[in-house]
Amino acid sequence: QTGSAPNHPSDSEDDEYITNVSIGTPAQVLPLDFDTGSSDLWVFSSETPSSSARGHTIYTPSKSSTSKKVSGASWSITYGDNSSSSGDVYTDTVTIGGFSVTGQAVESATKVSTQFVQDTSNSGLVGLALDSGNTVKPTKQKTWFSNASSHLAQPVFTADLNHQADGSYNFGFIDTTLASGPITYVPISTGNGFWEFTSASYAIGGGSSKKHSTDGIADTGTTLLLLDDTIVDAYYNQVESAQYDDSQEGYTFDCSEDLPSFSFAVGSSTITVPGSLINFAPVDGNTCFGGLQSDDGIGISIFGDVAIKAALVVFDLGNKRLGWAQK
Ligand SMILES: CC(C)C[C@H](NC(=O)C[C@H](O)[C@H](CC1CCCCC1)NC(=O)CC[C@H](O)[C@H](Cc1ccccc1)NC(=O)OC(C)(C)C)C(=O)O
Repeated sequence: QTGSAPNHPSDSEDDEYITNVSIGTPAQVLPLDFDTGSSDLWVFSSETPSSSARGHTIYTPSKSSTSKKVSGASWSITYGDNSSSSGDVYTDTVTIGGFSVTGQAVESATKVSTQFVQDTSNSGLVGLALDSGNTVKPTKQKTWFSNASSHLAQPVFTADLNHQADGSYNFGFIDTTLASGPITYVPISTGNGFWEFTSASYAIGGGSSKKHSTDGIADTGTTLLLLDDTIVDAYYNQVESAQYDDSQEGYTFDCSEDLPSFSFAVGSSTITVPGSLINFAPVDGNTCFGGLQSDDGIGISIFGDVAIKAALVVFDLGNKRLGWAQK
């Protein structure tokens, strides 16, 4: 069995990628942000204060004949950008791309932070990181993919994200026609609960490859490519008008610049992010914000959407490995 669901950018900047998900019986369809950087499936619901839920599609468990409350269960999550949400837990049937999981933990938000209230492009998240990151207490819940994997043709899913265009999340199969190059696999380390791997080198534009070990995660829920300062500084040294803009908290440059590409090693191959994807978005007038920024020394780097857009990424739970293929 397999599943295939389209995704689309949430806005003109590709800030997030949204996929419609069916929850309950009869189906309640919510636009959700698939996040390989966290492990909770949570939604705006009939339990979210109506002032906070305005503009969002909500899940109403009482209208679903297959919903069940998980008594005594609660959840609370804070993300890297300091947004947060919390609430209680139901189980219900959750269908993604035609594949249904029964008894999926659906975390209902009784509180959401301002950022979620204002971001009406999504009505919640589908966490697709490893089960260990789930925040439900007293009993951790499994992700949708974890529950699905034993019934899928293969215990894998792929992310195909595109700049200002539709893409797909495929479950149980790998559509290699989505890629232009071969898939190179690297092992993941599972200790932190992420799809975490090591990249041994990088190159800027047509430059020589520089040895630099990057410990990073493949994260569809992070917009940008966030790497060590040494790499980021070296990149923007090649961009004539680039400067670090304190107010924007990142490197900006003249929008008309022809940015160099950025390549990172995946095993013995490399993935090249075209300069056009690093010219991320205008901030004002003729100044643009970079899609490659610092990981702020948080101890881990993040291969977010700017990197994933350049590739077909295979999340292979069965073999505990990550596959990258140039697109
Ligand atoms: C709780 C843990 C188990 C897991 C947890 N994981 C993460 O924080 C990473 C995870 O991928 C989270 C998931 C995101 C949380 C906020 C909503 C959207 C999803 N990523 C994050 O926390 C990283 C935040 C994103 O990068 C934001 C997303 C965004 C975009 C537009 C508007 C609002 C928010 N982009 C964003 O800020 O883009 C700019 C810089 C261009 C404005 C952690 O590491 O703490």
